Amino acid sequence: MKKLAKAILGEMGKALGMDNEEMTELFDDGVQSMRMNYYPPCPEPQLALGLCPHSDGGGLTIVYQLNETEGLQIISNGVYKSIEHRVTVQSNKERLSVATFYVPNMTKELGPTHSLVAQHKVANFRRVPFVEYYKGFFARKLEGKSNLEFMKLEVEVLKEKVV
Ligand SMILES: O=C(O)CCC(=O)C(=O)O
Ligand SMILES: [Fe+2]
Repeated sequence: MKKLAKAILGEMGKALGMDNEEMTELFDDGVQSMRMNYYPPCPEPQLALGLCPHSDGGGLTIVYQLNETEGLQIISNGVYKSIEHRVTVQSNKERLSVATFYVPNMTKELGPTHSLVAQHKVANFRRVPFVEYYKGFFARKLEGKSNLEFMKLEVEVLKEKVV
């Protein structure tokens, strides 16, 4: 799985037009973690949620499908968008899922990559040590995209208001 994640991230970096090794360097000695989710059947599913709305904090999450994550939105200077998602429950069936998260090397910084800032002529997100970013991510629990909002710089906020 780790090999697959690195290959996918490498291709995403190429598609973004990032410099050759920028993406792979970030994820060398990165962190791989896993969450096993169990959602029991619920007699009144319309009143409950399996997992509240959130977007994942790392670089790439592989569940049964691929989704984009906050880390990658920042690294790509806003080109890739982090998907906010939630899980509902069903009245007659349980659900079990395994989410695997790929997170960059914790000794590095999180911010838009230099080659993309040069291309876009603007940095849309702050640059902070990964450790600080993760402290903020977990302190805010799963609250939509609140941590990403904190990372956004004024230009990106204005752009979203215009769209
Ligand atoms: O259970 C799922 O399908 C998704 C789980 C999820 O979003 C997560 O663990 O971050
Ligand atoms: Fe998630």
